[in-house]
Amino acid sequence: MDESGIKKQNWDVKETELFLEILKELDMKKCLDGRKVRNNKLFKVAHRRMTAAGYHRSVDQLKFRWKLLKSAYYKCKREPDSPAPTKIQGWWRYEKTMVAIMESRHSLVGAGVNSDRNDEVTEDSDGDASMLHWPQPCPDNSTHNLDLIIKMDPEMDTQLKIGFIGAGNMAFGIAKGILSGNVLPVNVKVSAPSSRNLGRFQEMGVATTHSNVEVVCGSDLVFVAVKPHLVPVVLNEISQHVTDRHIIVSVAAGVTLATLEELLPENSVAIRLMPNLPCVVQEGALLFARGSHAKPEDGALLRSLLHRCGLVEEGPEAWIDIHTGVSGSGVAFVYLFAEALAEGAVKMGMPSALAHSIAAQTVLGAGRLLRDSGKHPAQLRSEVCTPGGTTIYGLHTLEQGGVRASTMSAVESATERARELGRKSATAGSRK
Ligand SMILES: NC(=O)C1=CN([C@@H]2O[C@H](COP(=O)(O)OP(=O)(O)OC[C@H]3O[C@@H](n4cnc5c(N)ncnc54)[C@H](O)[C@@H]3O)[C@@H](O)[C@H]2O)C=CC1
Ligand SMILES: O=C(O)[C@@H]1CCC=N1
Repeated sequence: MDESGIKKQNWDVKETELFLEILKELDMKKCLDGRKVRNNKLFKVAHRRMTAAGYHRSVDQLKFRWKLLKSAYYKCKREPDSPAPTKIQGWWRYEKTMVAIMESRHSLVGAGVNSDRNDEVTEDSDGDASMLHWPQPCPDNSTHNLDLIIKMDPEMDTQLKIGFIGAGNMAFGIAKGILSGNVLPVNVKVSAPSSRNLGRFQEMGVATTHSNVEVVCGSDLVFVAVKPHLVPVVLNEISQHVTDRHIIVSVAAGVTLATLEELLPENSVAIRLMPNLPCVVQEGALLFARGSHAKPEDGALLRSLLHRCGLVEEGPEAWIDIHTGVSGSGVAFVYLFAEALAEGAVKMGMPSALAHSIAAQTVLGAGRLLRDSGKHPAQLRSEVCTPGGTTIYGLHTLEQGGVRASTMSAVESATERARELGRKSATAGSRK
């Protein structure tokens, strides 16, 4: 629809009242956060509810109507004694609901927040309905509300386009986790230079390409899932196509937010995520840190997207390398232990296949009980140990072998290595 079509609308009272009721119910004012994609989602929900009620307004028409209503609200607030705004006929009918919508947000972000006035449109404003912009950060509970809206309305999630640069094990793990949620394969695209790893993505219905730029141009959120030394190469390649629409999420071990931000255009939204391989079975442990231009809402969006991958936490960047040691790499330490358990059983005469399946189940069961009981591992360990029984004999042997010290050292070495990789990629990035 052209702009004049958006502006020249005749809304009747019932239609406007319904529109406002929908916005109120969606907590619209609290959820608008300046990111076009998210704002669009909310207006699309409103659009579909209006359509279901028999009112056929485009998303842009709804945005423009909202803009006029908002403008009228501000005018009334600024000049309470002046005649009602003429642009909205019968304004007095809507004023109460508008106040309820607008002021629910003020009570959350505190008094004195009036930068919304920047949004005010005058009657002869240019009517750019896509310029809705809320400079205040969204309070956390509003993002939960938005997540709820998205979850309750699966079609909404299909709006977010997700890209993967790199088609290896970690990209596959995250993609599998994401696709087990609301995200549809049609909204995901993966790139890698060779076709070697692309087949398993195609089997999930995900589009593949050899062009990283194509992934960036078609995505809102892009996972950079190449080996750490390739991150500078890839970011240099895609940088000129990264815009304020994008959220760039790097999973590369060691590569710091400072390096990512240096290689991306100014003000880019970057997030550093450390996942681990069990995302494939939705039992991952993921920790992320936001870059200096990533808002809490960007973190909430990522968290919501990844929630099917496993435990998702946010923390300071300094913890990401530690998480790499304890969990990204830690998974391999647990596999080593599982393998050794099985080999011990084989040594004692059990068939290998049975030994390995029992070892896997033992690790799984121990892990689930540890997580679900919330007990300290030492407590659970003591519950297994009968005085003078078998377990304490086995534990004594493990302690003699220094299992505890070497596991701690393994986490330390992996963490240090992540830090070293970070320094290397920073140097590589600054040479570009
Ligand atoms: N494997 C794991 O358990 C974990 C890996 N990570 C991180 O994930 C990243 C990827 O690791 P993996 O998936 O294990 O590696 P991988 O070797 O399995 O996959 C790397 C992928 O990158 C692709 N690639 C290479 N050059 C490229 C380019 N120029 N453009 C686009 N794609 C390119 C390869 O074709 C391959 O598909 C690494 O940075 C690693 O630190 C993080 C946590 C755990
Ligand atoms: O070994 C690595 O470097 C990657 C990061 C964490 C797990 N795998």
